[in-house]
Amino acid sequence: MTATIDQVSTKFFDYVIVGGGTAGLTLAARLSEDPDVSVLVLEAGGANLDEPGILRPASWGSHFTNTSWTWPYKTIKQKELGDADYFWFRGKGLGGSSGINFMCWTKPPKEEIDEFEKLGNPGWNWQNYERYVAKTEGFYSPSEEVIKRNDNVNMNFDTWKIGRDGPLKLAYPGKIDALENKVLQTMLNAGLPKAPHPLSGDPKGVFLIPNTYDPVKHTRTYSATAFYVPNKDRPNLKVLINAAAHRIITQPATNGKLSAVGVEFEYDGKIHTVNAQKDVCLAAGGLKSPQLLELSGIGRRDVLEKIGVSLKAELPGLGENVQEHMFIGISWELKDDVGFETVDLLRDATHNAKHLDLHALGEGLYTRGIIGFAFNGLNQLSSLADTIYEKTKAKVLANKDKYPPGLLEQYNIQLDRIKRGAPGQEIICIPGFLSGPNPPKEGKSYITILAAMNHCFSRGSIHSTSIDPHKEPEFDPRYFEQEVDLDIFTESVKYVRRLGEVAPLKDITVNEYNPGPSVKDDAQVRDFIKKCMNTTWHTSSACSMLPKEKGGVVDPELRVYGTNNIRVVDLSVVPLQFAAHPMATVFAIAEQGADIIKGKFNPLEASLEKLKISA
Ligand SMILES: Cc1cc2nc3c(=O)[nH]c(=O)nc-3n(C[C@H](O)[C@H](O)[C@H](O)COP(=O)(O)OP(=O)(O)OC[C@H]3O[C@@H](n4cnc5c(N)ncnc54)[C@H](O)[C@@H]3O)c2cc1C
Repeated sequence: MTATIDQVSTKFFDYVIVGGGTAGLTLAARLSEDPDVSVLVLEAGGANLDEPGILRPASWGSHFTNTSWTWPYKTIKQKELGDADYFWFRGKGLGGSSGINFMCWTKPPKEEIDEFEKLGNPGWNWQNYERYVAKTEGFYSPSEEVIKRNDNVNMNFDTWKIGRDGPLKLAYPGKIDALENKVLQTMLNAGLPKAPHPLSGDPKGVFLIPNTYDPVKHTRTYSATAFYVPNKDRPNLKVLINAAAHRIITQPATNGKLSAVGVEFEYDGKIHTVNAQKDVCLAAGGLKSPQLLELSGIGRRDVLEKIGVSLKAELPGLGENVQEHMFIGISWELKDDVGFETVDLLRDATHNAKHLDLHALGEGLYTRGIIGFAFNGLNQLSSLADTIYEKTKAKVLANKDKYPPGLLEQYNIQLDRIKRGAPGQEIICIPGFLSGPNPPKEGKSYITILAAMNHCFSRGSIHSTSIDPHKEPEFDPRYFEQEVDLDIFTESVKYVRRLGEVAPLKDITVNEYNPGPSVKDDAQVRDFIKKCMNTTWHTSSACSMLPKEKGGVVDPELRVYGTNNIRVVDLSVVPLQFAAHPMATVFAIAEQGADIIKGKFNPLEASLEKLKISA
């Protein structure tokens, strides 16, 4: 099924894709649609196909302890967080992070994708995004009964503009209990609006999202089921698993740029090479693509000098501008007679065994999903929105000459997002326990509401610390380096806690369990956040698509500056984080990237400016 080393080592392919994850397999499938083009994917992990633990929904976080499915990357100690460090788990093996993620399908607000274009990337706008993400989407409407039971939010799918013919099955999970709707109704009763167009450009407000979920088999869908399995027998597509790329092999070209001619990789303890006749495309994810470039001699002079790699193309922005999403859970203990179940039951071995059996029948708690959401402007959650805006604006102005190139422009956009009430603050309903500092009590059930931060001002970095490819780079998000992130997070947490006093949530809960009544004033909330917040595993932007002079690493054709044929096609190219979970956007980037590489999409021709002129 997958390739053998003899089919790959020293052989020639048109395209060599590094990383068989979310973007990598999508790109490989699209490029190999042309039978005259040969495509190789090198994936460091295994195939992991047909693994019940991967395919079973509602297994959130259970993958983290399995190092065949998960890379246990870790950040360096975080100064603002009492020197705590954080696991940045990522998916390993075919499907990458889409194989271990929490399966939530969300898309950014229209304006935030158009901001990619405003930052200097012609063709990367909402109009094209919507077209490309729809190529991936294979949405199934839920039953009339589900629609009726949840008609307090927008379930009129005719208005959703979501693709139905793509290979990635999207659906509402099999089991939707009354809990989600009670949380949605609580948010509506608290005054949040219904989201008008949840997955078509205007997600501000309350809605139910679909998951990457097969509604017939009740299993996870991901890039491996959508893009690898249906195409695995194409003669022009080879996928080599357990093959970790070490570096791109380059040669200086006559135009003064670098040309990639192949990739050096490790397989079964030995070093091999493979030749690329057209492009080398990095799709190793937001955390590893920057390291591969550095080990290939591309990046910051100071970083490369320190690790002893000779500089071939200087890119001061590589590994910089790193952006994160964060979340924290507020949990309430549920009354014993609420009449619905939560995944807390699965902590009990007997119940867990019963629900594993039920899953085989397409029933039970393992067919549950994370689906209740609200995306909100700061001004909807806090009376301090204007104060925070003014304080941040003054700080940005005062420091404007100290920022690295391009950052001021991003901050101005972020300030405008606060002012216009862009939905950077997210509320997520979890049907069970997911919070700290207190562990769950035996035999009790909980509802957790997450407060999540999507528009953080802090910027981190990812850099290699060794020429040895086995040594992980230094991951430094610099959490809360910009105080505004903590200010906004605090207001979000306070808002979510207040939801506990609103019906129907207040009618079904015993008490707020985490952080609990001992956390009263703002200082204590800030302390709670610093102790209990977590990454949302969405780290982006280490290879930002921006003009080079503004810290850019790739151009609008996803080509690394200073090279003729090295591209990056994964989450690391996002120039500015947005209000959504990133998986849908990664698929959209891969779809658009594939058409750019095939020569079917010209960013300049498809820019909004151009579209406006021809309209
Ligand atoms: C725990 C978790 C939960 C998440 N939940 C959600 C969610 O519910 N909704 C959502 O929208 N997003 C979610 N995300 C984020 C989303 O899944 C990712 O942003 C997206 O899948 C990233 O895609 P990618 O192609 O950039 O990288 P990946 O999918 O991570 O692919 C990178 C691939 O490259 C391989 N690789 C790495 N180094 C090498 C090398 N040297 N040689 C060869 N191969 C290599 C890796 O093994 C991996 O297969 C979650 C992420 C995680 C980790």
